[in-house]
Amino acid sequence: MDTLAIEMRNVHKAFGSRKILKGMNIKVKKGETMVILGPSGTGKSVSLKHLTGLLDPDEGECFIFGESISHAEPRKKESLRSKLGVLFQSGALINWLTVYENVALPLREHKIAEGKELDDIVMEKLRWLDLVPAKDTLPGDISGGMKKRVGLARALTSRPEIVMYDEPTSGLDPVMSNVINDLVIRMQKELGLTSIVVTHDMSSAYRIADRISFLYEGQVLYCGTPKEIQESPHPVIQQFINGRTEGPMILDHSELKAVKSN
Ligand SMILES: Nc1ncnc2c1ncn2[C@@H]1O[C@H](COP(=O)(O)OP(=O)(O)OP(=O)(O)O)[C@@H](O)[C@H]1O
Repeated sequence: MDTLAIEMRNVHKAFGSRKILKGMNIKVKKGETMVILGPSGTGKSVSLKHLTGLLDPDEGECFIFGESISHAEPRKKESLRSKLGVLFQSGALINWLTVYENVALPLREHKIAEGKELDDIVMEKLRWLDLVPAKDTLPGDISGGMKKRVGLARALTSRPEIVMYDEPTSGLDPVMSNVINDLVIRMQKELGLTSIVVTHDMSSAYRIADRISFLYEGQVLYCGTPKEIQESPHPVIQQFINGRTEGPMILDHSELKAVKSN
């Protein structure tokens, strides 16, 4: 049987009276790239926060390599988180630190390495992501694509077994998006990493995913290979992947408000 790297089992979550996750089930095999796709406000980022233990479910559980991170005590959460690298949408870089220092930050913060060992790890990641020439630059002086690569270098410093990406190609042009997509593929092939990627970007999803979980209204509506998703006759999936404005899909209220106020 395949080893499961990540599992969300019947996860429910409400904020006040608003139910966001309504029985989320996802299984990601070790070494697999799973893309979570779905309309705005459907709970994709909230799902990632459950998987990193930042949020605990009202019901159900999330597992990292078979161990529950939900409601775990802080030390247990910390130890499970050490298996995870997270790439936030913004890159979450610190503006007054150089690229080198941003990448070194987790190693310094968690006292994982110092001196030459720290330098070796940071330089290895910078080389891997083609960032050596930018190592002394501040984040404000580099492009969006480079910022994402710095975020990725930083996520890799702790040698995670799983990498979670929140919208890794948002705000990038198609060429830069493919640089990031190809890095995700390279990390899977060369480092054997398991990836979970939240995205709206259909071409990215098709390029990198082994399987796609289509999230809708707090549940996985369909899970399958890119080809299976494209061939799914489900009207909501067809509307989404073809970007049609007309159809059965319920839009996020905040999107509706934005349309009405325009
Ligand atoms: N801490 C919170 N408190 C209250 N509501 C929240 C909280 N976090 C998320 N939500 C709400 O949960 C819903 C789902 O949010 P989430 O960020 O997961 O959506 P998403 O699917 O990632 O959307 P998008 O694609 O637009 O990023 C949203 O309506 C959001 O406002």
